[in-house]
Amino acid sequence: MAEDKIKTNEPQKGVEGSNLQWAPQAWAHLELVRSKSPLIQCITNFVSMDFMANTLLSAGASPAMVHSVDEIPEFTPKALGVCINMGTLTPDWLPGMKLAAEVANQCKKPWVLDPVAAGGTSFRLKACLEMMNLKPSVVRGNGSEILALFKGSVDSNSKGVDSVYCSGDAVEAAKSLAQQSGSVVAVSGAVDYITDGDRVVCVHNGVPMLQKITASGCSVTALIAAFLAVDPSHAIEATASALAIFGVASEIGMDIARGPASLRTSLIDSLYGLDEATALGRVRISCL
Ligand SMILES: Nc1ncnc2c1ncn2[C@@H]1O[C@H](COP(=O)(O)OP(=O)(O)O)[C@@H](O)[C@H]1O
Ligand SMILES: Cc1ncsc1CCOP(=O)(O)O
Ligand SMILES: [Mg+2]
Repeated sequence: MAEDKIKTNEPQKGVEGSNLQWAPQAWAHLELVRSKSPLIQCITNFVSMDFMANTLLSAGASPAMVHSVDEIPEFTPKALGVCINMGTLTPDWLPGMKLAAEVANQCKKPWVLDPVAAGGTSFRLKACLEMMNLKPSVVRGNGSEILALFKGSVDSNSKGVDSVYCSGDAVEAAKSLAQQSGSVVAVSGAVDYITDGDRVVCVHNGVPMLQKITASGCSVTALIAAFLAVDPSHAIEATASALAIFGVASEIGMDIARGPASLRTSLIDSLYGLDEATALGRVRISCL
């Protein structure tokens, strides 16, 4: 059973030692998603809907884009995980986002927040901070987004959805944000950092060209929701596994890609076809 392979021991330090535990765990999480096919409710921006749904499907999960307040009380309890993304936020979407988070909390289902461009405008920052108050299981953002949530201020240098900081610049902010909020915080970038405010786990998979595919961050956040849905009591581990598996799929996809458009396609194919030996050989996770 894939559940048996999910370890809860404290990780060892260093990439090599940690991989002895983390790579099989990442594979086990993917196997669980494939076998359980969790229903993942996504409330997400218009840019990301297609790539996000296809990422979830290729991993074995079952995506549904449902954002109406008229449906959430009936639909959200059926989902095993919820992904809430602030990417093309307008005031009329916010009540549905809040309601879905509240229903997920009542049903003890994990939900994941993607605070797209949190520091871009005061409207967006306020909305993202209100969502943080509803206690997501995990918040995943790029360096700029995590720094904006931590500081609680708009960034005058903001480039909108793209980060102007490296993920490493936001590690201390991520730790403090995790301690303050009680959520696991993931900062993505060349290295992904995942923290509960105490432990920091680093994922070294991925390719730089992911930054040239819109909604790659949105899609990996939804993948985190799927991995969390099958292992809700190990948020750090499930988050690291999702980021690593997505990164591995991008690395394999990159071998045949001719640019961002074909990488998008080959990543989806690689995620769908990923096998155990390849996953075990490629996952690179360490601890700070
Ligand atoms: N320079 C890089 N090298 C490898 N992987 C990267 C790099 N930059 C981003 N990624 C990966 O791309 C995905 C999206 O991350 P990121 O670009 O930080 O998010 P966003 O699109 O929300 O800004 C993540 O899986 C991350 O690991
Ligand atoms: C371009 C854009 N504009 C609003 S949401 C969005 C997609 C952002 O996707 P990601 O954060 O994954 O790069
Ligand atoms: Mg993003």
